[in-house]
Amino acid sequence: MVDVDTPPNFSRLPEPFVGALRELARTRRLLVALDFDGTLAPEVDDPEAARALPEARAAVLRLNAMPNTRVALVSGRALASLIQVSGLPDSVLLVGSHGIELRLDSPDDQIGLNTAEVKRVGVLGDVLGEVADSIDQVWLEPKPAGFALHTRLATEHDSRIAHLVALSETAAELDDLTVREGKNVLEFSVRSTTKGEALEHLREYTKATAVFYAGDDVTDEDAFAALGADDVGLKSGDGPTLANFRVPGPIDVARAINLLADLREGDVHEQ
Ligand SMILES: O=P(O)(O)OC[C@H]1O[C@H](O[C@H]2O[C@H](CO)[C@@H](O)[C@H](O)[C@H]2O)[C@H](O)[C@@H](O)[C@@H]1O
Repeated sequence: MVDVDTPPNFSRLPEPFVGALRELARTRRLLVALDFDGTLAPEVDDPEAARALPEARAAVLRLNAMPNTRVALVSGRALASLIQVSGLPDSVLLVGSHGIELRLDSPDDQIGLNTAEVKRVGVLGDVLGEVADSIDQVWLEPKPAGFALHTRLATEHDSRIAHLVALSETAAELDDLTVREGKNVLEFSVRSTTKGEALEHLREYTKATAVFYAGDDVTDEDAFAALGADDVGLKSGDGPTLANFRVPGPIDVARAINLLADLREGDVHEQ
C-alpha cells in the first residue's frame, strides 16, 4: 500500500494544497478534468509536437484505471488534434474546441455545423487567411467551428498588429463571432461554448461528487468559475485566477496529480 503521509518527491507542494487533495481523494465519485497545453504539456512552438510530460501521462493513466474515478481532458484544441497529441485510451473523456466537441463513452464527436455555420467558417477562413498571409510568422490553425490565429513566433509588434487587424476585419464581415484570447493565440469560432459549460456537462455525465480541475490559460477561468466548495482548482503558471491553488507549471501539475493518484489509491485500499 502507498504511504500517503510521506509520498516521495512531493515536498514542493504547499501543505494547504496537499490537505485539499487529501480531502478530495476521499470523495465517492471523482472527476479529474485537465487542460492540455501549458498544464499537462509544456508549451512548444509547433502545437502538433506538444506532448504531456511522462509523469503527467502516468498519473492520468493511474487515475483513469481507478474505480469511481473519471479523467477528462478539456482543451481548446480541435478534438482530432487533442486525440493525436494526447494519445490516451478511449476511456479518457475528451472535450475539444473549448467545449464544442465531445468524445464521451460513445462516438459522439460530430459537431454537425448547419449550412449557415459552414458558410460563416468559410468566410472566417478567407478573412483570417489574408491576415496570416500578410504578417510574418503568423499562421492559421483550422478547427471544425473556426480558427486559431497563432503569433508565437512573430515579433511583439507584428503580433499586436495581427490581433488588431484580425479583430477588425472579422468584425466587418461577420456578426456574433466568439473570440478568445490565449497564449500567443487569438481564437475565432462561429459557435459559443466555454470550458465552464463543458465542465458542468462532465460533472453531470460522470455524476461526480467532487471535481479536480487544472488549467493555465484565460479560457480555463470559466472552468474554475464552475467549481464548487468541495472541488479543487489548480492554476498552472502566472496570471490572475479564480483557482484556489497555484503551481509554477506542468512539472508541478504532474506532481499534484500523481499525489492525488497516491492518495486516492491509499483511500481505495483502505475501504
Ligand atoms: O486549452 P488548451 O489545451 O490549453 O489548448 C489551447 C491552445 O493550445 C494550442 O496552442 C497553444 O499551445 C501550443 C503548443 O504548446 C503553442 O505553440 C501555442 O502558442 C499556444 O497557444 C493549440 O494550438 C490551440 O488550438 C489551442 O486552442
